[in-house]
Amino acid sequence: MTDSSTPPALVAKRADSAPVETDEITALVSAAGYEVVGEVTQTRAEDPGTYLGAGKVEELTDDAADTGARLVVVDDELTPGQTKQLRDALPDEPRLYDRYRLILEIFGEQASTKPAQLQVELARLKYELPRIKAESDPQRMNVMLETGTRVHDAEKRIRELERKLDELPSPAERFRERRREQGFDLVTIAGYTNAGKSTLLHRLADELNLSSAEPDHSDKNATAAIEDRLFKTLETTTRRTTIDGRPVLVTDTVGFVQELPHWLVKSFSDTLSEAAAADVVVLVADGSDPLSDLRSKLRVSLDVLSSQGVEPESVIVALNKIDLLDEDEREGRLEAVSELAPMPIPISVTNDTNVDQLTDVVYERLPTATADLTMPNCSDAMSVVSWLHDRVTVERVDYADGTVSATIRGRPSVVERAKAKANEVSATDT
Ligand SMILES: Nc1nc2c(ncn2[C@@H]2O[C@H](COP(=O)(O)OP(=O)(O)OP(=O)(O)O)[C@@H](O)[C@H]2O)c(=O)[nH]1
Ligand SMILES: [Mg+2]
Repeated sequence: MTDSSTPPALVAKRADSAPVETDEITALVSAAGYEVVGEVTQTRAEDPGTYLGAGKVEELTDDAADTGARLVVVDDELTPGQTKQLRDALPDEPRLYDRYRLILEIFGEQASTKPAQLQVELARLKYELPRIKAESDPQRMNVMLETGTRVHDAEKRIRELERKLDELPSPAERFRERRREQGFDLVTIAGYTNAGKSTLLHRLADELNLSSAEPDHSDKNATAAIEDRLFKTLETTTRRTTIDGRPVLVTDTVGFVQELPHWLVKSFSDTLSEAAAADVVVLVADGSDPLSDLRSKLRVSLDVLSSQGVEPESVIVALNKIDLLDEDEREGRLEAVSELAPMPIPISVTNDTNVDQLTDVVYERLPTATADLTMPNCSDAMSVVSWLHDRVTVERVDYADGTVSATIRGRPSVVERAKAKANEVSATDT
């Protein structure tokens, strides 16, 4: 993914014990558009001043000079005080980000709708405010004044953004509104970033049955884009699909990330509230993750969903990418996942393994009513029958003795409307 025009970056990470794992932070840095050209790791206690301590700061300074790094990323949350001290200790040239500033950068680059842009700006200002305050230096009056103005401006903009966001209708509301109007079933796809959520949405969406399954490169901002990079999807995308004749709206959501701090999750909770509005949530897990990651990610995902008011019964766990596992690994992972969520479904979206089984299970969990309808056989009855085919599962239609009879299964509100339509035909045909 990197080429010569990609700006170089350094990562710094400390851990309590070896090994110091830098794969995830490296993936995040490249998602932000940089190439990691060096790393500094340590396994000693956190330095209360510069977080890394003088020796490592010197190492970073040398590496930055050698590589021309434009960014230094510390894989942890730096306090406002640590940010200032480390900033002062490092040369001016590379910018300094901690883990969360980096995530905000990625979010900012990907946000393409107005609400997402406002949310990212707000999250960034809230992150920066205590750090701007920490920069104030009581010995230098002019800096104080300058800082005072920046604090004031940031606080003013925060209030402005909060007001603007309040005035926007929430996506969950729009979602429910659509459901009410059209009698759609609603399914939300949730899970960690890179689990394969957008890939699954593409596989399920009706439109793709008509055109080729090749990803569309013509529209750079196309949502639900699939790419092997983190946070590809930042806004929810909804597509229509049909399961056994029932029209279903499927929504793809922002991926979770490990150790996402609470305030950051909150700023994107709108996307999660779509999960709460859904009839079924398909929680996609990356089966190719190491077992311990798989467990911890699943645990966090289930917690986040439940904190959004999603009932455990409406969550279906899909263990994706099983094409990358051998028989034993597959069994082991299924067993581990079963301890956290009942009956996970092993799938491979790219190999089209068990995706139909997954949709069957989704169908079983949708709110369902059944009815037997009888109408006189006339042209109005025919249009009711075609209306039924667009909205419910039609289990049987019989034409006999001048009547049309049908057995249907579908969303309770839609089944009610169907009954009313059939009654209308019977009443007007005398
Ligand atoms: N081997 C394998 N790879 C898969 C499968 N499903 C998806 N992928 C790949 O996993 C990567 C991430 O897929 P996405 O669908 O973009 O993941 P996502 O969950 O939408 O990610 P975010 O939008 O970042 O939250 C892509 O490279 C996909 O091609 C699968 O069944 N098997
Ligand atoms: Mg996606």
